[in-house]
Formats: sequence, structure tokens, C-alpha cells
Amino acid sequence: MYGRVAARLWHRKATFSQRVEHLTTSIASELKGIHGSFPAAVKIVEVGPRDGLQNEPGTVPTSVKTKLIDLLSDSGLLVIEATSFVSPKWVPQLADSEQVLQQIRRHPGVRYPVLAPNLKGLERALAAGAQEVAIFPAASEAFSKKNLNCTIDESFKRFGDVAVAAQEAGVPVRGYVSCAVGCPYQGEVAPEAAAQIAGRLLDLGCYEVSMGDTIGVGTPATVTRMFQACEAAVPVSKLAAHLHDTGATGNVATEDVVYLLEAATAQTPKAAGVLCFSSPAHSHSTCQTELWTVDRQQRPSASRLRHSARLAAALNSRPQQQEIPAIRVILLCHGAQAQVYNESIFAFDNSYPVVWWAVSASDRPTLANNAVRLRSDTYDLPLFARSVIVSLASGQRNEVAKSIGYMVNANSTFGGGCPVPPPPEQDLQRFGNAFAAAIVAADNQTALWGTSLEEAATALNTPNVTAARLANISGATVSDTILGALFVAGRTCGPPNALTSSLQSSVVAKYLNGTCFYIGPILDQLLIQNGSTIPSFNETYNSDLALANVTDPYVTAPVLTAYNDCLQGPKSLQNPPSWLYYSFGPTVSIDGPSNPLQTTIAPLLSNSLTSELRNFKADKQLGLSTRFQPPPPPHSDIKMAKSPAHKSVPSPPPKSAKGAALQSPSPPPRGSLLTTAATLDFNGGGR
Ligand SMILES: CC(C)(COP(=O)([O-])OP(=O)([O-])OC[C@H]1O[C@@H](n2cnc3c(N)ncnc32)[C@H](O)[C@@H]1OP(=O)([O-])[O-])[C@@H](O)C(=O)NCCC(=O)NCCSC(=O)C[C@@](C)(O)CC(=O)[O-]
Repeated sequence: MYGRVAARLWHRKATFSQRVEHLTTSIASELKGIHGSFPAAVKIVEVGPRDGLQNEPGTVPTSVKTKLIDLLSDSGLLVIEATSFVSPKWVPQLADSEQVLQQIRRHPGVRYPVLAPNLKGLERALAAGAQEVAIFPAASEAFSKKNLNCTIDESFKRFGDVAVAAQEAGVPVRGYVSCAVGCPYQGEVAPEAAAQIAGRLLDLGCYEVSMGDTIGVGTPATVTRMFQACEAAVPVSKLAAHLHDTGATGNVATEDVVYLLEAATAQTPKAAGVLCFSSPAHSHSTCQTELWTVDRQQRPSASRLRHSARLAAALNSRPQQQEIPAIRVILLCHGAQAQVYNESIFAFDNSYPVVWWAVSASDRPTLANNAVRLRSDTYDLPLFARSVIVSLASGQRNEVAKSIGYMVNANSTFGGGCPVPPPPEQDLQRFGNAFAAAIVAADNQTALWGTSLEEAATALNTPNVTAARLANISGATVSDTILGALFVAGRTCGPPNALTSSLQSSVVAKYLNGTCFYIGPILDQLLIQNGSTIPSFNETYNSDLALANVTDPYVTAPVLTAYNDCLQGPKSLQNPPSWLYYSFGPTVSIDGPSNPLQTTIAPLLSNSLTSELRNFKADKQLGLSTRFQPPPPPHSDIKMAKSPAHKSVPSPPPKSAKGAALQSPSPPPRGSLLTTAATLDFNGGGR
């Protein structure tokens, strides 16, 4: 029977991403039947960008993938499986996994796990900034050979290596069991066989095991039996269901599942509720439209809810999610003057990811103080830590270490009013050095600064530290943390002053694919309006240029650009420039909490920035990241590493038996239904 179903579905076109396994009203009764009551909450793992797109007939452009993931993030989903670091020869549709992971706009609090089939995949994933990985053995020997080109035991050897290395790097590991109910080659799979694989994954340290009805042959009865068998091997709290729809559609739209869950329990899954009711038009139709255009299939949405009058009613009755501009704000804190910004940030909308960029030791206590305040005020420390970058001029690495240590350790902030003593000096230094080295190691681009990955790690005596581990510790993304090392382990571009700081900000913006806000003129105006007699920003900028004495060709171009921009004078808020640099110039001397300017200026500044940010549309920033591309190196001995984006992807191997499992013919679709786990993986098409 499985063979027939699989064969029929095998040739069926995969549908688009956010669709998931078909859940029917019998889910609720299944769950009740097994556990006596419906779970209080259901965690949704959206796997469309990985499981869906891996099975698209064509390759979806990277920009569409990242937009899809960004929109899914905006929708409120908390776990989005972003991509897969498998062999591009086996799954060419996901050959751009590095770029996808690096280009998505990570939302605070949202996790973006990726698949890693072996150590090579793990290394790639970690280098690209993965903070969670998934391993995926099968419960069927035949499928294991087709999908992974090895036996189940051999796959466990590989996955074991991945699990150990990931855990050593501080990266959590999730497990899948493919073909937990049935196999397209072998037919039925005994519940005990699936349970045994689940138990082995638990033994490898997986924090959760997702049981996959890979080809969608399950029925409520067979899936229930499978989960009942699993209960003996894995605590129910660690079990998840990864299910595929049976029949012609193959997958079910996420919003349909959410609708069902909302109907089945009074307690709506929070993330899914947002997805379903607050922004489906934004999240789904935009993306689907693009994907349809891309694959030229013009496939209609499988969402039943979308076509339902109930959706319109629900949309009308719920507030729309506020659209958040995709802007990263680069905050330059220069010297003790940072305080005024620090004050204004508290009034700032935390929708905007903010990078704090400090260039002198005097900023450290200020920032640390704010960490304390953020923890106790409206902001939470993890959110803050995720967005903090602290950098000091070269030669002050220990200071950097301290700063970072203070920032990343929720229990070790220090400064006035901080109740917790700082951690031991050596720990801070060790961490800071490791942090910096790992950041460097995370990105080939660091060669731009004349520092090879190995050199950086060796120089800082941290050869074994991985960026991902540190990013995991700090709560920052690897791409964010890269920034912290650029001026720490790399070369410095001059004394810390407004000019070099502006340069740093521009580089930070480039690396973040974001935007620097130029606040100098705004701040100048505000200060003058409030009675300050500070010298003009431009004059000081001018003198800073002389001070900087910048000779590095990679540095001079952006510095001069920055300088020229400054000479153009204050920017109009009504007409935001394409490049904005957000900085406190050293001219603004308003130190000290008792200075009245601090209390006067901070809210004004905050209002200006908030309104400017709101007016600044995400699409206006798209060209910005290339603005500060450095010129080509003048000397052949300066090596610029190739960005992964420039690496050519090897052509897919000729179709062979081993590659055929997933690519040709396309994988068999999935089937229904459901069980007892409180976690649901939302599948797109594919596997
Ligand atoms: C496991 C392998 C890699 C073995 O593939 P292999 O060909 O046996 O591996 P190999 O070690 O012999 O390497 C062959 C080539 O691939 C390269 N290679 C090797 N590994 C990597 C890597 N990670 N990244 C980049 N390149 C890699 C390697 O470097 C070498 O390159 P060459 O020297 O020929 O130029 C391959 O079979 C593979 O990638 N399989 C993954 C298939 C897949 O992604 N399937 C879909 C996901 S599973 C799924 O969807 C089910 C699930 C999870 O959703 C649950 C459910 O639905 O139920």
C-alpha cells in the first residue's frame, strides 16, 4: 500500500513552504485520547524554509528565501528551521544555506535551527552563525541508504560526532526520526523500530526528538501506536510530531493548523496566533506571490483558512501587527558622552535591533550600568546582550574582555548601582579574547583587515573557540559578533575619535547589512537649541580627520566618504539621506548625571530618532550595505578572503542511485496526522 501511495505522491508537485501536515479535528480527540486532555500550549516549529524549499522543483532565489524567513519571523513564530547544511550535490535547492543564515533578519527570541548531516555540515552551520542544529536518522534502513547514503548505524556514527561537537560548542541539538511510520521503499515501519531510533537520539543528547511521518502514510491509529511505543524510550515532554498530509495536497498551511489548535483549546499558541490572525496577508501572501513567480507554477495556496470567510472575520476582529522596519541601528558611544544616548535609548522602541558600539574604556561602566537597568526596566538583559557590541581600540583587549564579559553575563554586570560583583578578571579576559577570536574566525571577511582566522585565534590564544559557541554564550548572532572583533583582533584604524568611530560604524553597518544613523547634526541642533555652546560638529570632524592619520586604503575610502557626508551638513528628517550615521561626536561634552542637558536632550533625541526610524522604510536601506565596500587591495600581499557568497557551488553530480533519494524523483509527500506531542513541526513541501 505504501508503495502505491508513495508512487502516486512521488510525482505530485510539492506545494509551497509554510504548509504543514494536515491536521483534522481528530487531532484533538487523539490528543485527548492519549493524555486525557489537550496540551495547554503547542510549540510550533515552522520548517517550511527548509523542508518545504528543499523540495521545490526549482531553486528559490536566496533573497526570496530570506524574505520568507523574515516574514515568518515577523509573524510571531518562535522557531523557524531556516535551512540545511547538507551536501549541495544532494540538495541543490539549499546550496545557499550560508547566505540564507547570514542574511536573515534574526528576531530576538526567535530560534533558527538548521539541519547538519555530518561534521562538515556542522562546521559550515556554525561558521554561518547557526545556534541550533538538527540531526535526522531514519527508522528504515532502506530510507537511510537513500537519504543519507549509509546504514542507520553508520548514520548514528556521523550524527553522534555532530551531536558531540555541537554540544561542545554550546549548540543545542534536536533530533528527527525519518520514516517513523512508513517508508517509501520498505513499507511499514514497526513502532518499536521508530521508538528505538528516538531513544538513541535522546542518548546523543537531543533535547527534543521529532517523529517524522516522512511520506505521509500515517493514520491516527498508526501514529498513535508509534508514539505510544516512543513513550517507553523518550519522555513525552521531549517528543514532537513532524507530519505530512496524506493525499493530493501533501501539506497543510500553517494557519490552518493554528486555526484548528485555536479551536481545539482555549489557549491559543501565541506565536501561531499572531501568524494566523495578525499578519497573514503580510506574511503569507507576499511570500507566496513571489515564490509563485519564481517557480512559474502559479500554484494556488493550499490554505483552507485563507479562503474562508472566517479568516476575514478574524482579521477584522484582531489588531494588525505593527510593521517594523528592518533597520539595524548602529549606536556609537564615544567616551562618556554616551550617557546621553544611553538615556534616550530607554525611551526607544525595542523593535529596533540596536548595536552599541563603544570605542573607549570609559564607555564600559556606562554600558554595564545600562545592562543592569535594562534588566530591571522594560528591557530584558538577554535582549540587550544580543544587541551589544563593544569594541575598543587595539591594545586594550583586556578592556574589551571586561566589557564583553559584563555584557554577556547576566549575573556579572558592574558599575554604579549594580548589585552583582564582576566575575574574576581572568575569566573576563579569557572570555573576551575568545569572543574576539571567534568572531574573527566566523567570517572570511576578516582577511580584509589583514588577519587570518588562524592568526587571530592564535594571537588571542583561543584556537579552539568557535564563533558559534561564543555567539551562543553571548546570545548574539555570529554575524553580529563578527563586528566586535574587526577592530580588536584586526588592525586599528587610528585613535578613537569621532572620525575613526564613524568609520567603525560604517563598517559595522556594512557587516550588519544595516544602517548607521547620523545623529551628530541632530544632536548639535538639539544642544544648541537648549543653550549649549558646543563647537560645531563639522569643525571637530575636520580636526579629527587630521588626528586619525589614516593610511590604510581599506580605511581611507569609507573615511573620506564619511567625511564628505559630514561636510554636507545636517540632514533633514523629512528627507532621510541614504546613508545615515548615528554618532555622538566628541564635541558634545555633557558628562555627569547632574548635567541638565542629559535630561533635556535625551527625550528629544529619542523622539527624533524614533520618528526618523519609523519614517525610514526598510526598502530604502537595501542599497546601503554596499556603500562602503572597500576598494580593491593595492598590494598583492593584502589578501581579501572570498566571501562564501562568492564561492561557486559545484555542479550537481550526475544522477545516481545514491542521489536519487531526495532529488529525483522528488520525495514522496506526506500524510496526516497526529499524536500526542506538544511540538509540531510545520512542514512545507518535500521530504
Ligand atoms: C549525508 C550526505 C552528506 C552523505 O553524502 P555522501 O555523498 O555519502 O558524502 P561523502 O562524505 O562521500 O561526501 C561526498 C561529497 O559531498 C561533500 N559533502 C559531504 N557532506 C557535506 C556537507 N554537509 N556540506 C557540503 N558538502 C558536503 C563532500 O565534501 C564530498 O564532496 P566532493 O569531495 O565530492 O567534492 C548526503 O547524503 C546528504 O547531504 N544527505 C542529506 C539529504 C537530505 O538533506 N535530505 C532531506 C532532509 S531529511 C528530511 O527531510 C526528513 C525530515 C528531517 O524532514 C523528517 C521527515 O520529514 O520525516
